[in-house]
Amino acid sequence: MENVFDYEDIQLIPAKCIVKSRSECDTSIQFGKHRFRLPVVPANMQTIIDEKIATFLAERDYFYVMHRFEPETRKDFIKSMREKNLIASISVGVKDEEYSFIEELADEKIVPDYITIDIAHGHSDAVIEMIQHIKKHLPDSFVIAGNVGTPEAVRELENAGADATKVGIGPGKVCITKVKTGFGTGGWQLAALRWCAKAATKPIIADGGIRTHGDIAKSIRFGASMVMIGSLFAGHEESPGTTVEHDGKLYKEYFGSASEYQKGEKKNVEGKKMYVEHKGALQDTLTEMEQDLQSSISYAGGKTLNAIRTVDYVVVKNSIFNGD
Ligand SMILES: NC(=O)C1=CN([C@@H]2O[C@H](COP(=O)(O)OP(=O)(O)OC[C@H]3O[C@@H](n4cnc5c(N)ncnc54)[C@H](OP(=O)(O)O)[C@@H]3O)[C@@H](O)[C@H]2O)C=CC1
Ligand SMILES: Nc1nc2c(ncn2[C@@H]2O[C@H](COP(=O)(O)O)[C@@H](O)[C@H]2O)c(=O)[nH]1
Repeated sequence: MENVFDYEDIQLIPAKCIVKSRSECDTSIQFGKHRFRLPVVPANMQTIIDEKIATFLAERDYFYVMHRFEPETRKDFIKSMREKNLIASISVGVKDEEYSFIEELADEKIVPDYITIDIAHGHSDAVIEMIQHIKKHLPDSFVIAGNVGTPEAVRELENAGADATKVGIGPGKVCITKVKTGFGTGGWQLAALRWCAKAATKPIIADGGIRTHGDIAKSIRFGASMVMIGSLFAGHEESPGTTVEHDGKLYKEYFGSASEYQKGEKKNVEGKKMYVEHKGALQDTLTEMEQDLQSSISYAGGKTLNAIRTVDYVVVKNSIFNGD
């Protein structure tokens, strides 16, 4: 594979500014049937999102994906979002009971707007069959399938009916897939994104490895429509998970969905737990992300996210050990 690089190896090159103020730059994105304020979605992990945060985000036109780790609550969750006239966006796995869950939703005419198939190794028959099952029973739901790390996987999931694919195997902050298995896109996630984007005919979500707001613009440049982020959203006042105090400082837990803390057992563990500094209010981070992205658009010489997609860039080999 030619030209392998990651976020910290790339600098985008500025183009002539066409706005008088960064506030003229529009960070919104059409994704499926809806338009969202930012091309950013908090990770569907139990220490990142819960029903309260999902409602907060949906009410303010941010995209969200609810996690799948309290499966019995999902039906009521969709109903309650519907009652509030908010988008319903859930996650599913691929085990047998998930097939009946999809059928139940269809029978009761409870139709989520977005369904994310959330599996570590998404290039599999299990995911292809689940895409086909959802499309058969809930054809109006927008299906996001993942996670994958190759163009071949993107093509196969798209051909199976996925409306978007999610790229990123192992670049996450609490991920240990790279060290436990030797596989993944950890350390070259941005190059993997570019590789996958060349094959994609539908939107791609870049998932994992985002360490700065500038990495969002870089993901857009290399083909992402949406960027999924865990660690930068961890540790807020609203974040689920316990808060601890250490040396007078407050921290919040952030653990992997394949960690023993999530699974409740040490079987096929590919995630770990860490503590992140308490960050304050979620809205402040979202606002800062929007302002930084407006600035990125202005450096790209445009007024919308599309301007970023065609900017020039340089590779400045500077890799730090991402993830793990
Ligand atoms: N983005 C990433 O890099 C990664 C993300 N995760 C996250 O961890 C959570 C748990 O993921 P996952 O274990 O897939 O979900 P599940 O525990 O729901 O398992 C999914 C199914 O796929 C089977 N399977 C076969 N091969 C694999 C494989 N290599 N990895 C995982 N499952 C496999 C599993 O069987 P069996 O368990 O018997 O093998 C199981 O039946 C998800 O939220 C996922 O997003 C986990 C690792 C990497
Ligand atoms: N290999 C693992 N990856 C995981 C696990 N739990 C979540 N994830 C992935 O990480 C991203 C978030 O990455 P970040 O760099 O923004 O923190 C998340 O969306 C998942 O794809 C895990 O246990 N193991």
